[in-house]
Amino acid sequence: MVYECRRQSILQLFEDKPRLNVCAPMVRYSKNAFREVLRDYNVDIAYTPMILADVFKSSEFARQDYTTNDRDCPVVVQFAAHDPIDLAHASQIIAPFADGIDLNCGCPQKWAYKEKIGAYLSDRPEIVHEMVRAVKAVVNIPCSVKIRKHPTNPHITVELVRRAQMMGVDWITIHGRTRHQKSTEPVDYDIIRLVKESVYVPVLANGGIFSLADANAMYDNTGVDGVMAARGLLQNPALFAGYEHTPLACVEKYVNCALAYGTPTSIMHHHIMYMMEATMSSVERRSFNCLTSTPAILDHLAHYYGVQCTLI
Ligand SMILES: Cc1cc2nc3c(=O)[nH]c(=O)nc-3n(C[C@H](O)[C@H](O)[C@H](O)COP(=O)(O)O)c2cc1C
Repeated sequence: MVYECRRQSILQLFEDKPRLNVCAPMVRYSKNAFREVLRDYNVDIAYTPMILADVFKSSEFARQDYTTNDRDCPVVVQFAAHDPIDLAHASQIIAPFADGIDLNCGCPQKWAYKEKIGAYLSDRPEIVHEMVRAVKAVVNIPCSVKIRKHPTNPHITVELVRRAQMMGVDWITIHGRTRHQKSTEPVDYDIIRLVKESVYVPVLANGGIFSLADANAMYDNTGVDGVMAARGLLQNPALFAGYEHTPLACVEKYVNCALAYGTPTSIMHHHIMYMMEATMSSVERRSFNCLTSTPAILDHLAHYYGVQCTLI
């Protein structure tokens, strides 16, 4: 962990800026190097990948996976937890190095449901209530929940957000798909609008934001306070700055940050493949996909695109 972080009030941001651009939590991907690039392209808040609170609180090794610095602001650390005591403990450890804490109530994976974390909580307002209470009792930084649409009953979603709000949650993110839906299915504007109309805290809408036009459609249909993108930003970290495809300067900055932060080659490789999907021909993509070493990747970028990166 890096121990200095310029703190920025997310609550102030919500007051000052009517439409916030947010990078979603993404396991493996929304790490420090990627978050740093997003800040150049109009992203207001960036989330870390989901961190398991029980592992984080008890393992120094697990804690080393989270790094931040004074350029990584504001950053929201997302925890997955089932036990309020684990969550409170992990929140206490992270609070000096984060600008907000989020509780994952949306992870749809089977293993997570079995562990009673993620989307399991989207069905259980009473547990979320206890989780938010536990965080608020021990830290004084903003706290949010990221939920999914309930599979069958919108009233459960409304109850969940209202109870979270009652316990002092500072904003809510709603992904407008159920845990059973594919990410290619359209998001449900109605449930997002219902959540927005049911609470007084700010609401972020998540799902299917790949362009500024998508963001505008979300605002027009739901009246939310900000939008959160995941795959859209992986493909084009400059989307909120109005770029249709990832500019090369953005790729160059990402690679230099990844090298500086010691990002594993495989993760850097994946990021570049996502970012350059629209730029590379299928033949080039096939040969790029086969590269396995950092020097080979850097050579490719320099040779085809003149991208200059420094391997320290
Ligand atoms: C690679 C990847 C990793 C993800 N990891 C997380 C995570 O750690 N926590 C979380 O709440 N959601 C996670 N999600 C879900 C996204 O945050 C988001 O809710 C979902 O992708 C819908 O947004 P989109 O349509 O903009 O992609 C992940 C999604 C992707 C594609």
